[in-house]
Amino acid sequence: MKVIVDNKIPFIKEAIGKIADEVIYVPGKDFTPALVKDADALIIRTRTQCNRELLQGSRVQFIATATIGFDHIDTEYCHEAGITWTNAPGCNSASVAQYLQSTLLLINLLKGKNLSEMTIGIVGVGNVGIKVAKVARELGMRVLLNDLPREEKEGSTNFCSLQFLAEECDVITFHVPLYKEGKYKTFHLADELFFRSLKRSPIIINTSRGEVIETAALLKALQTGLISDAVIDVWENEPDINLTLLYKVFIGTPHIAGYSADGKANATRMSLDSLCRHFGIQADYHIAPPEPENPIIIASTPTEAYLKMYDPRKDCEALRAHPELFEKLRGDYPLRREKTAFSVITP
Ligand SMILES: NC(=O)c1ccc[n+]([C@@H]2O[C@H](COP(=O)([O-])OP(=O)(O)OC[C@H]3O[C@@H](n4cnc5c(N)ncnc54)[C@H](O)[C@@H]3O)[C@@H](O)[C@H]2O)c1
Ligand SMILES: O=C(O)[C@H](O)[C@H](O)COP(=O)(O)O
Repeated sequence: MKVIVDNKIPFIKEAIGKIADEVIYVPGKDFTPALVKDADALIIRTRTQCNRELLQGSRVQFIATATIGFDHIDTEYCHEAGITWTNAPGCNSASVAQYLQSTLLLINLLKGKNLSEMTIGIVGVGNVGIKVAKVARELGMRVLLNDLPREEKEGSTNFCSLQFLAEECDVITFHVPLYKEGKYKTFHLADELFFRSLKRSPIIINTSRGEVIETAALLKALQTGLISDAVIDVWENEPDINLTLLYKVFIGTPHIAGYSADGKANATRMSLDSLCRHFGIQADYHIAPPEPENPIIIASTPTEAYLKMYDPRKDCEALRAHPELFEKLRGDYPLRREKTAFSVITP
C-alpha cells in the first residue's frame, strides 16, 4: 500500500512504517494530481484541498484528515468517485477548550470583567462546544447554547436562537463547522445584520473557521463599538490574513487553538486506526505526546496555573511579530500539553 502523508502530521512515522509499504511525506499544499496518481491512501490536514481536480484518475480509495473540520474535502466528489474519507471527531476538542479557558481567564485578569456576572453564548455545541460550556460553567458564567441541528433532533429545551444569544450575551463564541451552503449554512453566519442585532457589546471569539465571520463586518463592529473586543484564531483567507484585524483584536493567533500535542496525537492515532480499518490491516502501534519540559507547576492561584500551562498571548505575540510566517508558526508549533500532563503545587 502506498500512502501520501502531510509532512506536518506529528508522531506518525514509526507507526505508519508498520502499516504501509511505501510512505511519501509532502507539505499539505504540495499534493498534486501527479503525486497522488498511484497512491492508495492520503493522510492530510486542512491544507490539502481534496477535490476532483486532485483526485480524478488516481488510485486513491481512502482519505483520512487528521482534523475535525472537513470543509477541505469535496465529500460529494468522494462519494461519486467511491473514495472513503474519515475525519477525527473530538481529537482536539480539549485543546480548544484549553484555549477558551485561558482566554476567559485573561478577559477576567486584563479587562477586569467578573466572569460570574457574565453570560456566554456558545454557537455550535458539538465536541468542542460541550467542553467549552463545562469550562464556562466552572468559571461561574451563565451559559446559553445555540445549535440548530441538535435543536431539531433533541427539541428546544436546552437551546436558544442566535437572536436570543445576540440579546443576552457578554461573550459569544463560535464552534460550528464551515458549511458553505444548505439548511445549516454557517458561511458568514456572523454578518453585518448579526452584529447590528447585538445588545450588550459582547466579546466575540472565533476558533471555528474564518469564513464563519464576515471580516469587514467584524472590523466595522469593533470600530463602532457594536462589540467590545474579539479573540480570533481562525481567519478568512489564511494565511493572507487581515492585518488591521490582527492588530485590533484582544488576542489573534494563527489557527492553533486545537494544537495541543495531546490533540495532535489523538488525530494521528485516529487517522491510522481508520486507515487500518479501511484496508483490514492489524498493526501494533502506540502514539502518545511527549512529556512537558516542566510537568510540575508552582502557582498561587488556578488562573496562574492555567496560564502557565497555556497562555495564548505568546501565540498572539509571535503572530503579530511575524504575520507573514502564519504557516511556519503553525508547522513548527512548540510543544503544548493539556492539564492532565501537569501537577500543580501551591507555594
Ligand atoms: N481552531 C482550531 O484549531 C480548531 C480545532 C477544532 C475544531 N475547529 C473547528 O471547530 C468546528 C467545531 O468543532 P467540533 O469538534 O465541536 O465539531 P462537531 O462536529 O463535534 O460540532 C459542531 C456542532 O455544530 C453544530 N452546528 C452545525 N451547524 C450549525 C449551525 N448552522 N448553527 C449552530 N450549530 C450548528 C452541530 O450540530 C454540532 O453539534 C470544526 O468543524 C472546525 O471547523 C477548529
Ligand atoms: O479542524 C480542525 O481539527 C482544526 O481546525 C485543526 O486545528 C486544523 O489543523 P491542521 O489542519 O493545521 O492540522
